[in-house]
Amino acid sequence: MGSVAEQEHPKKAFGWAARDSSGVLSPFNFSRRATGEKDVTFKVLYCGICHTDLHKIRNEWKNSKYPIVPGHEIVGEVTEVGSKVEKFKVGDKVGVGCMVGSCRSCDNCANNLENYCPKMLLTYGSTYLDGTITYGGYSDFMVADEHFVIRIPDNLPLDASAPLLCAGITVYSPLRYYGLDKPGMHVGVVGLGGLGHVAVKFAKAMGVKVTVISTSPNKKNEAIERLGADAFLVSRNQDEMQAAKGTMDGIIDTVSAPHPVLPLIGLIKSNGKIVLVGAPEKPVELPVFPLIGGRKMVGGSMIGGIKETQEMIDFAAKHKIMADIEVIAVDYVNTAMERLEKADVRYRFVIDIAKTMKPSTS
Ligand SMILES: NC(=O)c1ccc[n+]([C@@H]2O[C@H](COP(=O)([O-])OP(=O)(O)OC[C@H]3O[C@@H](n4cnc5c(N)ncnc54)[C@H](O)[C@@H]3O)[C@@H](O)[C@H]2O)c1
Ligand SMILES: [Zn+2]
Ligand SMILES: [Zn+2]
Repeated sequence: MGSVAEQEHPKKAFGWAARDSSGVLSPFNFSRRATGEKDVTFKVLYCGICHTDLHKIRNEWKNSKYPIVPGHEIVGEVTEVGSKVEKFKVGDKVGVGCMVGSCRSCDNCANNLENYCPKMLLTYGSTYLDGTITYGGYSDFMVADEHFVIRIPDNLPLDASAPLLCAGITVYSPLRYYGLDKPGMHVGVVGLGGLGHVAVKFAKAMGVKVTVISTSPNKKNEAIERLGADAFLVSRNQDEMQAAKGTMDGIIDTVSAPHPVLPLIGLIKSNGKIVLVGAPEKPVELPVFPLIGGRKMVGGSMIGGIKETQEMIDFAAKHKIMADIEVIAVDYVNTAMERLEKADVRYRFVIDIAKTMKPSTS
């Protein structure tokens, strides 16, 4: 007898799952639904590894339900479409990011902000409309409602564009929404990881001056020469931080672990904005006086709606923005997670699913 996960749907699927908060991933047999009338089924070719996957498999946010098949930076090729699918056909290059469902009728959904729908369904670890648990892209194929499927433009390489589906939209959306996208503005990017390095590229493409703020002085040359940042601040260097005081219109903070926000407040001008997108497990300490003196704002942002995600990827195609990646085989994934924890990746791991994920015969 197979498990419930293997038997609840008609199509046999295979992936890698974490079974408990050790976060160790191992082969996992499960099943996926047949292609519904509005569904797109696609063979997964590549899947990025987001730091959220690491938070989730280790239950750092205390809300994980196991088994977890992570992965929400998924690209592949369409193999089947439902009878009422309008946007896609077999052979199309597509992607799925962090969401596979929402209510489609609330104010947020009506305003193309499915990401803020109270009934938003995550690509993995959510209870789908049919009552089964969603499984992510560390797996051989995906089935998703076409509304949540993104078209990948022809001129973007599939492996290096996969991370745009989460990392890309997570930084693109706040740059736009908070008005930090105007040519000539000065924006700081804190944390030069998966999100941070694409934030530099998007902001530069918008015509913004970008300063990277990092704890690692050894990333300076790469940030400037390879990623195109204009300046680099070592956050522990008081002289550098002092010299940059009050110079930035906004800051995108992508840091994944608890860290002080106070020094960042000093870097922004009056009316400046700090946008938190990194999601440490502990609350941040927010001193009030530095904020009120200068009418400064601290906000948040979570991925982006589907319309904006398509807009982001089309913008990326136009400006040739993609992630800097290290492509790995799926059986390297546990080592990759250990390296990601130590920020030892330039700048995103992407799993070559199609070439390296072999279904288990057991
Ligand atoms: N808001 C959203 O919608 C959204 C979407 C995706 C990811 N995230 C979150 O964003 C965070 C970053 O994700 P990522 O995939 O870019 O991770 P990453 O590991 O690739 O990058 C994180 C960066 O933070 C730096 N960092 C870690 N601890 C630090 C500390 N104490 N002080 C300063 N810098 C530190 C690391 O050196 C690294 O450069 C994660 O918490 C992730 O869950 C949020
Ligand atoms: Zn993510
Ligand atoms: Zn809704």
